[in-house]
Parts: sequence; structure tokens; C-alpha cells
Amino acid sequence: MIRTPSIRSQDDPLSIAIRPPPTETETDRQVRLQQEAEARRISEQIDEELRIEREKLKRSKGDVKLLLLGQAESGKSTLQKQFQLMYSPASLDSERMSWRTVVYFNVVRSVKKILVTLDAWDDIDDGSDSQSTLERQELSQDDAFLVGTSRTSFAAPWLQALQSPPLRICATASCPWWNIEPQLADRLSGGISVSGSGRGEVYVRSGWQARTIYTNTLVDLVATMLDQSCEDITTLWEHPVVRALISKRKLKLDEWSEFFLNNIARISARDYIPSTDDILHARIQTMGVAEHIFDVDIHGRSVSWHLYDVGGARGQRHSWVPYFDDANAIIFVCPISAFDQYLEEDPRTNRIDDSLQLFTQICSNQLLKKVHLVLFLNKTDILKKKLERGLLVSKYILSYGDRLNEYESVVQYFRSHFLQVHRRNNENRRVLYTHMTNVTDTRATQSIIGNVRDSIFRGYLQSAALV
Ligand SMILES: Nc1nc2c(ncn2[C@@H]2O[C@H](COP(=O)(O)OP(=O)(O)OP(=O)(O)O)[C@@H](O)[C@H]2O)c(=O)[nH]1
Ligand SMILES: [Mg+2]
Repeated sequence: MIRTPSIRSQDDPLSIAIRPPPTETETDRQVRLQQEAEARRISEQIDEELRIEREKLKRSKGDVKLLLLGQAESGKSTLQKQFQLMYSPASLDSERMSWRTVVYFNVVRSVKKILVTLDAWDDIDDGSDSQSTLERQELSQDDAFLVGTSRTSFAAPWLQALQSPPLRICATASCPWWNIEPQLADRLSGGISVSGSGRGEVYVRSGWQARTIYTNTLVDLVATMLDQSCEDITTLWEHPVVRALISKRKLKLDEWSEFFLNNIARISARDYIPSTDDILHARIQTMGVAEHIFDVDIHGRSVSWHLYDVGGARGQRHSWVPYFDDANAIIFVCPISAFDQYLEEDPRTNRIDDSLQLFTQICSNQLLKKVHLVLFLNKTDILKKKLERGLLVSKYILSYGDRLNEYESVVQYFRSHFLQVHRRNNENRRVLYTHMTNVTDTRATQSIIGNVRDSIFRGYLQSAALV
């Protein structure tokens, strides 16, 4: 019987090398042929996968890639939600219920912070003027029920005296108020904790919504607890002592606490469904990089936009770099209201300083030299409120000197610093588009997104024409 090598010709050196031995039996031959057929199948499968990958890459080369960069809490994820609301509202709707857990977490954490601060109040040297002494007496007589919890004791003697009558703000003995916060945090993060994240922040990876969309015993328990404690929380939130501590800056709540506590009656209703405004105010930290894809129609043409929402804390910034290579545009978000705040990760660094340093790194990065650059000076609403309350910029930013402590003047001052950083790192003469924003304001933000989309798209078409 003539045996032909099954793959290549007789003269091919490779064929000679892999030629079956002359002693090959019929059984051996069958096994060999089977193995060769299997090898061919795998090889063809790999070729097909490579072809699909190449196709995908070719197609995605025509997509717009937009990075949202900036420090933690600057408003990147909120801006991403505005894009989602504009270009994929159904997807925001489908994850609406998963935001309930985040809102509950934000509320529980805010109430706990108030209680802890009240507890420590006696230890705080607040100059104890006669008004605050009076307020303390008022609180101890009228609102004893509010401050009690199932915690074994309070450090402050004036609060220790208040542990009876029964403690209404704590829902049940089996699930005390104090333990709920870490449990909700665990549910949201899926048990992942990030070292050096300060204040026990909760980080979530992209896709976390799937884990929290369905209600469970814990979420039900919190809903019951809020339902039962709604009046107490309102009384606590509106109490003159709490107001006084806030205005004297002895009680520093998270920025979003006010929004949720002002809406506590609606949020504690048993049939609560988060509104779009609630979702925009809900706070949870991004871990790594989350990609969101939208089809954007522009001038009768549909283009896929890939939005990359990154974690802004210092420990997260290393994960940005792989996305620099083929980015078309960056929106850099700076919370311009943060002149009196310091980084969680490094309490010695002023947050405006950190933003400027970060912006310098972005402007000078060689991989990003040709990228379309947009700057959002964000949280202008919070800046206005701080200035109205009389907070002095020059107390925190010494170089501000004796300039007017007014909105326009402050904005222009910070803006000029960003423009200067950009000018110093602008060999390519690219334009920097700047917007003053409050990205929780849907109408204003969507109009800005429209402008940004047009300018990015113009640049994109120009570069596509050059390729
Ligand atoms: N009032 C007000 N709140 C804002 C504004 N922008 C963002 N926020 C709130 O600030 C908080 C933080 O915003 P995020 O969008 O989560 O911040 P981020 O930049 O994604 O933060 P990381 O994921 O940690 O990097 C949220 O509670 C937002 O609702 C704004 O312009 N005004
Ligand atoms: Mg985020």
C-alpha cells in the first residue's frame, strides 16, 4: 500500500521530518490521521478568531474613544450618567433599582456621621458659647429618643444620659443601625476592599449593578428601618444643634448628604424607586476603568462612542495609561468648589493643587499630545454656596491674596491657572475647550454635552481625513 504523507509533499523538508516511521501500523496510522485532523480544526478555529478580532479592530478604529479623567469625587461618573441619559436612557432605566442600595448606603452613612459627631461633641473644643450650652440643654430634654442606638455606650456624658426611653432611631435589636453601613458597603463592593482608600469608601467595578438589582433581606431591612425612622431622621436633620454644628463646620457631612436628607420622606417610603436626580446625586467610587458604549447620531451618521469612566483616587490612576494610546478626546473634570478640601489619600494635598498637578501630567503626556482636550470646571453650584456662606478662598489658597471673594473672580483665577498649565505644554497648538459646569443639572449639562460632541466630532473628522 502506498502511504502518502497527509499534509505536505514528499520533497518538503518539514514533511520528511514529520513523515511517519516505516514501521507504522494501521492502528497507529488511524490515530495519527485523527490527531492531524484535530490539529487542523484547532488551527482553522484560531485563524477564524484572529479574522474576527481583526475585523473588530478595523471597525473600532472608526469609533470615537473619549476618556473622562480627574481626581476622585470630581464628577466623572455623574457626567457619564448624563451621557447615558442622553444616548441610552433605557439602559439607565433598567439599572434604576440597583441605585436604591447606593442611595440607602448614602443615607445610612450620613445619619451615622451625625450621630457619631453628636456623640463626640463634648470632646470638641468649640468655644462653648452660651448659645451652644442652651442648645445642648434643649437637645437633652426634648430629643432623647433621637440619639440613642444599640451601641453599648456613648463617650459623651450628656449623651449617655439619653439612652432611655427606648431608642427609636435604631430599627431592631437584631440589626442595629451601626452595623448596617458596613453590610451595605459589602453588598455594593461584593466584598472587595481597597487599601488606602480613606474614610472606608466603597469602590465598585463596572457591572456592579447586576449584583444589586434585586432586593434582598438586607435591602428590605434597611427599607423598613428607614420607613420607621423617617420622622426621627427629619427631626435630627432639622435640629438646631445639628444646624449649628454644620454652620460652625464642626460637623462635615459628605456633599451629597444634604440632597438625600432633604428628601428623606420620599426616600424612606416603602415603595421607593430612585428618581433620575437621586441617581445623579448617588455617590459610589469607581474602581479601575469602566467602558460605556453609545451610538451617537451626528449629521445623519451613527458613530459608536466608547466612554471610559476611570477611578480618580491616586491608587487608581495607574489603570488609565493603557487607554491613552488610541484615545480621541479627554474631558478633564476639576471640582472647582474643592478649594477648602484635601485629598482623602493624602490629607496634606489641597484638592485644587492635586487637580492642577494631574492636569499638568495629562497636558504633557506624549501619548496624549494630539488628543482633543476639554476642561470641565465642575461643581460651580457648590462653589457659589460656599462663597455665599462666607468661606474665604485666600484662607486655603494663599496666592489668591486680596482678590474679591466672589464667584466670577474665583472662577477666573482658577481658570487662568489651568490655561497657564495648558499653554506651557502646548507645542502642538491645540485648543483647550473650557466649560463651567454643574453636572447634576441635567438641562445645562446636556446642552454642554451637545457642544462637546460637535467639537470632538469635528476634530475626529479632520484626523480621519488625514489618515
Ligand atoms: N452639587 C453637585 N454635586 C456634584 C457635581 N458633580 C458631581 N457631584 C456629586 O459628587 C459626588 C461624586 O461624583 P462622582 O461622579 O461619583 O465622582 P467621580 O469623579 O466619578 O469619583 P471617582 O469614581 O471616585 O473617581 C456624587 O455624589 C455626585 O452627585 C456638581 O456639579 N454639583
Ligand atoms: Mg466615578
